[in-house]
Parts: sequence; structure tokens; C-alpha cells
Amino acid sequence: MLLRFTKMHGLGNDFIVFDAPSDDAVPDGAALKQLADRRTGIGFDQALVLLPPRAKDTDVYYRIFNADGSEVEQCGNGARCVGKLVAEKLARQDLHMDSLGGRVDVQLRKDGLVSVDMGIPDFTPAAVGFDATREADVYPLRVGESELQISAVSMGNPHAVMRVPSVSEAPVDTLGPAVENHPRFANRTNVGFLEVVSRTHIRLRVFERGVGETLACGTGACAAVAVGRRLGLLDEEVTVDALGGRLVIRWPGPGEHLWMTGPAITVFEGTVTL
Ligand SMILES: N[C@H](CCC[C@H](N)C(=O)O)C(=O)O
Repeated sequence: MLLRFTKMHGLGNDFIVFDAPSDDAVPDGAALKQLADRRTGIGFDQALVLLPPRAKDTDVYYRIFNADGSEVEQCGNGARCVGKLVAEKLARQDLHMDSLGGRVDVQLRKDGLVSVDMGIPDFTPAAVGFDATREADVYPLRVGESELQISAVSMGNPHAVMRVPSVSEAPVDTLGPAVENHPRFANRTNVGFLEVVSRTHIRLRVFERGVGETLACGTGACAAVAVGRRLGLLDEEVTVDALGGRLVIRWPGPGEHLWMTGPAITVFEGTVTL
């Protein structure tokens, strides 16, 4: 079977995007994992599959698969890429999208950046698949000999966020996989390392569930700002510096929708035989 795809990225978090007429035409996780390989496949962090809308007031439904083949609920950088691709195809400036993790509204800006409504951050442990008995701002988490202090929030997908004095010194390679696969997270988790520069500026590195460290993580940036605001460290609009570049997050506060603005780049079109 010939698969036509578009290769895209958001700050170096890279994707293949392709259409599928229905769920049973979506390649299985094992096939997508092979395509994700950066030597023997196309290479990507996530595959984004575009399907016909499932709710009458939406334009597209998209599914998300990590490089390890696992299907997940949400992808923020991917949502900007899907939104831009589909809105341009439909000659629209705005779009209503739907995914396993919920609705995402998209606005294409005149400056070429894309804004997406990433919904309402959910701090309930159950939403994160985290086994805490009650909700808290910060939880102790034992990892080997050390006890970490993490916050847990869902952007549709799970995020564990910990503050670090400096992202450049953060032990991402060791603590990333240890927290990603920690038994207290029923469905694993993404792991954010948050450095607060000021009330309107953070630096962030994310060890992504099912991928490893990426150059940027959109939902990770949303999660980190939500946690920073809940801890009283950040203002409503925050610039997030990831390894791959800059995002702007705006969150008025609890119960409100969180918006993310950033780039969405098409690199090439391609075909691959499955
Ligand atoms: N690895 C994530 C999915 C992709 C998130 C990231 N690429 C983004 O831009 O939000 C997870 O397993 O929940």
C-alpha cells in the first residue's frame, strides 16, 4: 500500500501527517514504529492521522501515534501542524478539530504563526493516571535513592513537571526515563524539566513518553506553564524557550482555556510503501 504523507515540524518536534478514510485504514503501531526509525524509516517523533470529522461542528478528527507506536491523546506541536495543513487546504483562517484528548480550535495568524486552544489543564491525579489519593500542587516521588518533587497535570495527555535550577544541567537522560516509566503512572507520563527565568519567561526540556527527549513539546509547554501558574510563579502570558525554539502560552487561570502560539512548518511531501 502506497502512503502519501506530509513531513512537518513545530520547533523541531517532527511529524508525518497523512489522511486515512477510516480507522481500519490506519496502519498499526508496529508499522508506524518502523516508519519512525530515523535510519531505516522516514523518521519522526509522532505520526498524525487525519480522519473524517466525528462531531458535526468539527472539521477534522486526528489521531496521534508516538515513535514507539503507542497511540496517545494529544500533541500540541502536532495540533498546530494539522491545523495549518487542513485550514490551508480548506482556505480557512480558523478550524475546529477533535482528537482523543478533546477539542482543539485553531487560528492561523497573519504573521504565519498558529494559535491553538489546548483546553483546560486538569490537575486531578486520575486524569494524569497518577496514583495519588488526593490532589496536591506538588507530590514526593521516590526514584532510586532520591525523592523528587513533581507536579502532575493532564493536557489530555499526562505530564509530570519538576522544577530545576537550570535546564542545561538537568539530568534529563536519567530522570526522564525513570519518571516516564514510574509505576505510579498507570499509562506512563511525559516528563518536563522547568526552569523559571522570570514571571513571564521559562526554559523547558521535555523527555516525552514514547519518544525520549524532543526539541520541543507543545503539551509539555502548556503543562509547565499551568504548573508554574498554579505554584504562583508565573503570570498569565509566558514565553517558553524549548531547545528547538520559542512558544507563547496564555492561561488566565483555573477553569479557563489555555492557548498556545507557535510555528508549524511543512518540510516536504513524500510517499512510502507499507
Ligand atoms: N509524547 C506525548 C505525545 C506528543 C506530545 C508532544 N509532541 C506535543 O507537542 O505535545 C505523549 O505520549 O503524551
